[in-house]
Amino acid sequence: MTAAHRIDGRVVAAEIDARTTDDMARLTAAGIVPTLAVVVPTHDEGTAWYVRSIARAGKRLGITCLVDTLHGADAATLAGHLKARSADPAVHGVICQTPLPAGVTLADLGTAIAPVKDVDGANPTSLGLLATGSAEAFAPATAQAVLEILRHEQVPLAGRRVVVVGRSTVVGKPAALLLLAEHATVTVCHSRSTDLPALCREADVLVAAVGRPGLIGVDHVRPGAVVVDVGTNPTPDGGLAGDVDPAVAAVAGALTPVPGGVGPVTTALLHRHTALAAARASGR
Ligand SMILES: Nc1nc(=O)c2c([nH]1)NC[C@@H]1CN(c3ccc(C(=O)N[C@@H](CCC(=O)O)C(=O)O)cc3)C=[N+]21
Repeated sequence: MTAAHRIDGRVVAAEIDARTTDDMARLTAAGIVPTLAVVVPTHDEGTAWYVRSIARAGKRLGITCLVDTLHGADAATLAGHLKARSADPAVHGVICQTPLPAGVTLADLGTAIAPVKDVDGANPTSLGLLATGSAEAFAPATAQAVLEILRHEQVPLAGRRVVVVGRSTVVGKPAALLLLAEHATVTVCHSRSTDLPALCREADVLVAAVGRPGLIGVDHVRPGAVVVDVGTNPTPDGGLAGDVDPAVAAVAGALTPVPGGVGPVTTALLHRHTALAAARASGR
């Protein structure tokens, strides 16, 4: 059995960054400094990894990142803070990191982010616009990263079977909507799905977005399938593990690694969205 093609997310991210850099030249010439507010409401290792890469990439691209740490704040405090950042004309993008504190739901907070600054698609209005196929809304960066990777790898989607494992509002649901817009036949599975391995084996393209290390094993993958691993699960030794068992590389046709797959593309898209939001706000 030949090993799966290893899809390099860093290459995809570099291409997205190149487009952002082009936009940045235009914006900085006009005196605009694209600015992203990152609200961090809990202490979580996966989030900490992400916030570090956001800050690092922002520095490289010239996008200002304001990191607001509000660990354990209640829903009213968080909503008030997101509203204040949304109302600030110097801020072009606002993201609230998940997981949220116990008892706080995305429904409590999403509407606090102005849709034009909703660069990670958290406002229900953004998800609704996505469902109607509007180009106005920003999709959650992680969900869009799945699509950008498949586009970069020239994986055909029209008419093909795509199985998304995971139904979260930040990844599974929006990824399914984006894949439907590409004319894929989309099945969304989750923890209550009966015979998950059999459902997954129907996939030409398998998207794993559950948050459980190694959940997707060799018995879930049809030989030759393209597997996109969205999982970023912290490991005890300080590393990251995907939702896909690395042994799947022996069966899949192509596979995104963790780290170095979806993660860097997510970061690149968040900044791309921020630059686009800044451009739209200034009419440039
Ligand atoms: N509202 C919200 N949206 C998110 O998209 C979101 C979130 N909350 N909460 C936390 C998780 C986690 N997450 C990661 C994204 C990229 C990397 C990433 O870039 N990882 C690199 C390694 C990072 C490094 O080298 O420091 C990699 O996979 O290669 C990791 C984790 C997004 N999340």
